Amino acid sequence: MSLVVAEAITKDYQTGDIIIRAIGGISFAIDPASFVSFIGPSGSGKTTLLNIIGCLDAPTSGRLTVAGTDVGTLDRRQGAAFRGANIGFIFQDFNLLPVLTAYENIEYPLIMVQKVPPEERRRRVTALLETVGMADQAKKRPDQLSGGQKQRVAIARALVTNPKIVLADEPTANLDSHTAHTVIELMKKIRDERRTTFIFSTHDQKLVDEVEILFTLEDGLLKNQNNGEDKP
Ligand SMILES: Nc1ncnc2c1ncn2[C@@H]1O[C@H](COP(=O)(O)OP(=O)(O)OP(=O)(O)O)[C@@H](O)[C@H]1O
Repeated sequence: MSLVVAEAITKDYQTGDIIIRAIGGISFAIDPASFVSFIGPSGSGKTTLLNIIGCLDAPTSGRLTVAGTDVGTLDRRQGAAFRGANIGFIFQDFNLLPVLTAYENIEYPLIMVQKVPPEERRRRVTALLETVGMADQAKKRPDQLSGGQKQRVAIARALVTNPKIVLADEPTANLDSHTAHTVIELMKKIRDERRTTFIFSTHDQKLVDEVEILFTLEDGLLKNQNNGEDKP
């Protein structure tokens, strides 16, 4: 069964009297353990779509099913709970809390979102610090870490709630090419080990080269679909 199923999704933004159709009625499905990216020019709707898949925003029409739940039927509170249980987020500027250490940043969702008991928190955070190769940097704050190290912490934070899906908007945009490559390899390894689905939006050719499914957006419409077999 597909993990994400979008059926004829549209998204309109209204600014004053003007309505902008950001997503123009698109359908797609994403399977578990996929490594997928939406690409397309600036303004083509990538971020809008990621926000919809992440249940941060609702489509104007159409239906979105995530992990078997028709997310359009959830109210705000249910949507937040669903997000906390099923979806992790990675951002291009890392979005770590500056006053917390790497360890505390990773632990944060377990306290704020899932209310996990202390011993289980310690177990999960320690294991993830190992997974992302940051065990020896656990006590450092974000301003003491490099860009690649910050993104490793952000990846661990996205995974600590054991989400089925990790959404990442331009996760390699602020990384040099060697670091970007290492971070992409790390996410692939995690996908292989944990069967987490990674869904990206990117302009970065390095990431485009590594994903297995590409969805190309143009003016809010899906232009073509490429399952990787004839990817350039
Ligand atoms: N909150 C908003 N209010 C009004 N219009 C918006 C809003 N957010 C996005 N849009 C418009 O919707 C369209 C799609 O924007 P979106 O940010 O999804 O594109 P994108 O492909 O992610 O672009 P980029 O690559 O530049 O980040 C654009 O025309 C944009 O101006």
